[in-house]
Amino acid sequence: MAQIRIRNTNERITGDENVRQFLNSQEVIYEHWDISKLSPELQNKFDLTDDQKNAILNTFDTEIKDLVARRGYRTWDVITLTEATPNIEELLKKFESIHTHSEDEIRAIISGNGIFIIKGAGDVGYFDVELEPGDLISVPENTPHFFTLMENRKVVAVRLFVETDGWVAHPYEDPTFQKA
Ligand SMILES: CSCCC(=O)/C(O)=C/O
Ligand SMILES: [Fe+2]
Ligand code: NI
Repeated sequence: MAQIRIRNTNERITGDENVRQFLNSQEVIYEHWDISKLSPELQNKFDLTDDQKNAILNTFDTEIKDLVARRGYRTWDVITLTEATPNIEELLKKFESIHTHSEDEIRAIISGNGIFIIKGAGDVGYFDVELEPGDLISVPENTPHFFTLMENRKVVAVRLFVETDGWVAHPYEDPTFQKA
């Protein structure tokens, strides 16, 4: 279940309903996938072959197609980030820089954990969405955000894009951002 930390106040929001209410107020979708649908050998597995990544997408094909029908995504992938990922430092440098996407995107956590830091509306400021397996959020179009790993430094996520080129990011300079 996701948890929220509002950086300006250090307030934490927990509990599915409270988290959903807050995220929806920020136009961020918050849903759940049932990770137990995955065959046991694919759960908590981070060194995935292409076939295993396809098996994950096949397992959640109904959920993916439902999101496609609802929100028009046109392409999707599985990303795995661990210390063993080639170019992990380069990848993290990209993901940890504030950026926007010109479209709404989906991130569903399959294994491991990750934090999306999203710029909230009005005076909310940046808030952390700490995610665990089964948590799904959207990253609203043109919303400044970045991503970082948690202490376990590993995550597997399904990503859905409208952009047929997949992950296309636009750097966003934010002088108001305080690294905390
Ligand atoms: C765990 S998803 C990898 C990060 C990503 O796709 C993104 O857009 C971060 O902002
Ligand atoms: Fe992003
Ligand atoms: Ni774009």
